[in-house]
Parts: sequence; structure tokens; C-alpha cells
Amino acid sequence: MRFGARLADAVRRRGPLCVGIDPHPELLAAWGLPADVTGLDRFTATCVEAFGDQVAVVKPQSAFFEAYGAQGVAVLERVMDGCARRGALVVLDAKRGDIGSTMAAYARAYLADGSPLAVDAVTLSPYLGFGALQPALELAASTGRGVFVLARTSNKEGGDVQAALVGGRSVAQLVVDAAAGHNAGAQPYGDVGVVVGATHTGTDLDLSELNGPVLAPGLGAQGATAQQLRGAFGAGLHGVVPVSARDVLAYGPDPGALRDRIATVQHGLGGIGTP
Ligand SMILES: O=c1ccn([C@@H]2O[C@H](COP(=O)(O)O)[C@@H](O)[C@H]2O)c(=O)[nH]1
Repeated sequence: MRFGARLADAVRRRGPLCVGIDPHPELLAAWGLPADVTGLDRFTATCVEAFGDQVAVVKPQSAFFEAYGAQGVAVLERVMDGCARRGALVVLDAKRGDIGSTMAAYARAYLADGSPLAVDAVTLSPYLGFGALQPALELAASTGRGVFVLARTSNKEGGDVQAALVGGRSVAQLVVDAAAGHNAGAQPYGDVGVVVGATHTGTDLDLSELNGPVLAPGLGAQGATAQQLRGAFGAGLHGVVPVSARDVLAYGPDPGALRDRIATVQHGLGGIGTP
């Protein structure tokens, strides 16, 4: 099954929330773990056990694993495998983007069958041009995987570039429109998603033609609320996957407390994201 269809199915069964697996050094300390690769391994193994079978989507943040070098990347591989075995879709937040020939290598790393880092979907940066992402879009299409392209990020600095107008349309809108071109006609929606921060209430981004999923980070620690999400995405809530990392992870290391927090957040998201 294609990524868009698998995502819609997972959200229908488990709810829309995507939990970010972001092993911040401060969280490791708060969980009583050492700030080394053994702490990273224990922190993330707890995440896998606690909610790999509870949420539709997990989003490991690659940076926190890469910070520990090759051993950290080995932990990332275990986390992704463990979550997939428990039925969660894995979106790796790596924000890759490069000239086409290098993009093809990134695409093989994250989107090729048999790659150690293969995931259900990966985040991509369109800063080198949306067209430069083509090798990833093609490989994702041929292996049933997906991508989320940064459109309007959750941080306030993002507007410097993303809200800039080109021929009357914002850069973010150009990204959304380019993604929409790849999703035309797909049911229930396509495999080329965009990232739009949950923190935005007042953008004039038009997602009505996207026909693809929207990854919406910023819930909780960055201040966005479920109510804000409803306001931001209006009637187009279909396909919206809100992301929360620190707000949930702060409830660890007790697996029961992590699960309870997730259940509470899911409850508050009622109606969001469901086709
Ligand atoms: O626009 C964006 C794109 C990605 N992120 C990432 O999502 C999580 C959010 O973590 P919280 O702890 O819930 O704030 C993190 O990995 C970011 O790098 C984002 O926040 N905004």
C-alpha cells in the first residue's frame, strides 16, 4: 500500500498524533540517564516500548542521534525498526535537500527498499528548489514511501524566507502548490506531504488543493494547542498530523505516564486528521 493510504489507515485506527522521539540531553538527565550512547539507547528503547503500539506515527529527530556518531545512528536504526514492528509509521525528521545527484543518494538512504535507514517517510528541505527533490519523489513513489517537504515551519524565523512573495504567492505557497501537483487524483490522499507548523494561526496558506498530508509540529512545547490547530487548518483538517515531542517526553521515564499523556493529547485532538 502507498504511504498516503497507509497513513490514512493508521490515523483512522490510532488517532492523528505523531510523537516526536527527540532525546534532548536535558530529557535524558530528567529521566535519570547518562548523556551518552547508553542513555540514548535506554531513553529511546523506553519510547519504543511505551508508545510504538499506541500512536499512528513516530518522528525520530535524526540530529539527536547523529550527535552521538555511528553508535547513535545504530540506536536510530533500532528505534525505527522497533516502532515499525509495533505498527507505528516512521517519519524520519532529517530535512534533507541537495542538488539532484546528491539528492539521489539521500533518496537511496531513506527511501530504498533494503536500506538500513529506510523509513515510511522523510522530511525534505526545498531550499535548493523543489525540482531538485525529484530523485526522492520518484524513489518514494516506486517504493510506496512518502516525503514531507518544508513549507511553513513552526519557528518564527521561518517567515523571513517562507513568507516572501514571488509573483504574488508566498514561497510556502509555491511549495504547497508543487506538492499538490504530485498528489492529483490520489485517494484518500497522495504521498507528498508538507510541513506547516501548528504554531501558525494567521498565515494565508491555501492547502485546499494539496490532497496530501500535513505534518504540523509545534503542539505543546512550542505553544500550539489543539484549538489553535483547528483555527489554523479550518475545514481542511483532513490529513493533518500534529506533532508533539518534548511535551509528551517530559512525562517519562514511566511508560504508563507516557501513554496516559499521549491518550490525553489524542483526546484533545478529537476530529483532527481523520478522513
Ligand atoms: O517546522 C518544524 C519542522 C520540524 N520541527 C521538529 O519537530 C519537533 C518538535 O519538537 P517539540 O519538542 O514538540 O517542540 C522537533 O524535532 C523539531 O525539530 C519543528 O519543530 N518545526
